Amino acid sequence: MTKTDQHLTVAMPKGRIFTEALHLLKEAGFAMPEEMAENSRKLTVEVPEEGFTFLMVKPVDVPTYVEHGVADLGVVGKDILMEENRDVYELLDLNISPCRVCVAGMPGRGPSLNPKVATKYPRIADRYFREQGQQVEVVRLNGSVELAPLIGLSDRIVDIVSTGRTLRENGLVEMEEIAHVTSRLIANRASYRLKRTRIDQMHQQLTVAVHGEGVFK
Ligand SMILES: Nc1ncnc2c1ncn2[C@@H]1O[C@H](COP(=O)(O)OP(=O)(O)OP(=O)(O)O)[C@@H](O)[C@H]1O
Ligand SMILES: O=P(O)(O)OC[C@H]1O[C@H](OP(=O)(O)OP(=O)(O)O)[C@H](O)[C@@H]1O
Repeated sequence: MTKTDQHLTVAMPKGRIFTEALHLLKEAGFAMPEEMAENSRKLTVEVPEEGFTFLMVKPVDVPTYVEHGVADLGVVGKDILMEENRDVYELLDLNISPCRVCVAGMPGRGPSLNPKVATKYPRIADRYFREQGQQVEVVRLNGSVELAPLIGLSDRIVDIVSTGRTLRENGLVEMEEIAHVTSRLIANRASYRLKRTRIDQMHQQLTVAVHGEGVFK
């Protein structure tokens, strides 16, 4: 396939979703090139025979590329969609990289006078505690969030829990689940109108890969 008006640019998240997303694309019947590997340093990969360009980006930036239209499609965790609140279409739950956004803290510790919550997800945390009618100060961190309650930076955290190992190894417990998270296929709004046929076709192939052959029968 040459670069036509139905060529698709896809923002792929580097990091832990990447391998599962790549596997799913292969399952959906797309021939992915060797150079598209987790340890590659290449940031764009052309797959002309399939009519794709892939962009390798930070997971948190996927909705930005898609909203601005430099990518037609993207693969991203629901946690990031909830946090970033971008103007994009969410087309499909890919059912990969499952985890949950939770409130966690030290066991048996009561509420303090001015409770602080440390998180990589300040908007999710802010919204959640407002809905619960609780006033908290949100402290934004970029990683190692579980450290915060151990050293008195915060009372609680809002963070991703998957196996629970990070909480366990740091003596923390899960207190509330805010959201169940999986990765999603998202689309730019204009691309979805202009490249509808191609996007619908890809959507259908991925749906079969996610849910099995019988889905359209
Ligand atoms: N422990 C986990 N297990 C499963 N999925 C996870 C886990 N942590 C995060 N995720 C999912 O994978 C997505 C990408 O996480 P990843 O750690 O690869 O990127 P990141 O948080 O931007 O990390 P970094 O800043 O190290 O690049 C998250 O948005 C979430 O949907
Ligand atoms: O329940 P678990 O299986 O232990 O997974 C949860 C951990 O994984 C993520 O951290 P990540 O590895 O991305 O590190 P960072 O956020 O500290 O950079 C998340 O922020 C938790 O810390």
